[in-house]
Amino acid sequence: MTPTTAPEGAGGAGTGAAAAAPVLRLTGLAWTVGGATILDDVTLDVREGEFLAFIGPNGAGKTSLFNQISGLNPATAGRIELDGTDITDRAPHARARLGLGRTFQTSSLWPALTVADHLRLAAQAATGGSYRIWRRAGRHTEQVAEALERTGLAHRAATPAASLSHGEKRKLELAVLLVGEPRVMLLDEPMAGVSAEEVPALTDLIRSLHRDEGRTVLMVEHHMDVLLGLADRVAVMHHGTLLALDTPEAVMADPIVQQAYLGEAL
Ligand SMILES: Nc1ncnc2c1ncn2[C@@H]1O[C@H](COP(=O)(O)OP(=O)(O)OP(=O)(O)O)[C@@H](O)[C@H]1O
Repeated sequence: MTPTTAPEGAGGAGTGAAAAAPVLRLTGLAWTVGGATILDDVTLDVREGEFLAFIGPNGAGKTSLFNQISGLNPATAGRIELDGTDITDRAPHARARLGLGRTFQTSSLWPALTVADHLRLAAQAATGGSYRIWRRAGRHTEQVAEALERTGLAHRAATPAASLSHGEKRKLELAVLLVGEPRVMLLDEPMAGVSAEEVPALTDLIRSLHRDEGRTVLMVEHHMDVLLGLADRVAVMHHGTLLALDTPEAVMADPIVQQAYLGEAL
């Protein structure tokens, strides 16, 4: 398998975007910390409108890669380009302004604040203000209403985050992200902690952000059954390297990938 080669027959928005220049390009990306190599020579192109999933055993480097792309950790070597612009040394907020948005594996919500409060503050931050300028946050009613509508959370607008179900919390994190209208969304295990009953609705929401709104999505997800029918391509991380990059079906059939997962269900 050749990591940067477009697969034949990749579905969804990725097919139409096959000839387009990459929206995100990683070249020789590496991260070494305390003498340990966490990421090693990761090279990868992401096409505009593509849905690219990341899988890999625990500790493979998936979150570390997202931290590099979003700027939380500096790269030890290599280059990150967004729309052809070198963003390797840009701060996280500068990358966010350029259209890179991310969610985290663990919840990033304030328990006592309501759903609508979160969205008002996100709207305030997205327009260049600070989370501290609380009084001005009342101005963003339209953005808040739109984010509530898109994520199906309108009926929960006045509910404190602490009272939401896990699935609703994940939806709120997506709503917060959407307020900033990111072109490229990095979703780190959005299904983590979500009950089996809530997974289909959350999957549908993520699918619509990709297919209906045309957003480029990079998503870490352990379960292949969630990714089938969602991802155009799957990147397999192993020991900080990119082991394979292909359609979900081809990745599942790849003996090298199966070997990496020996003992674990793909
Ligand atoms: N700040 C850090 N300092 C030192 N080691 C780190 C740091 N952050 C991550 N690591 C190590 O890097 C490796 C990769 O971790 P990472 O969280 O990126 O893996 P992952 O593929 O996302 O795992 P999981 O599926 O369990 O979330 C792990 O061995 C982890 O302990």
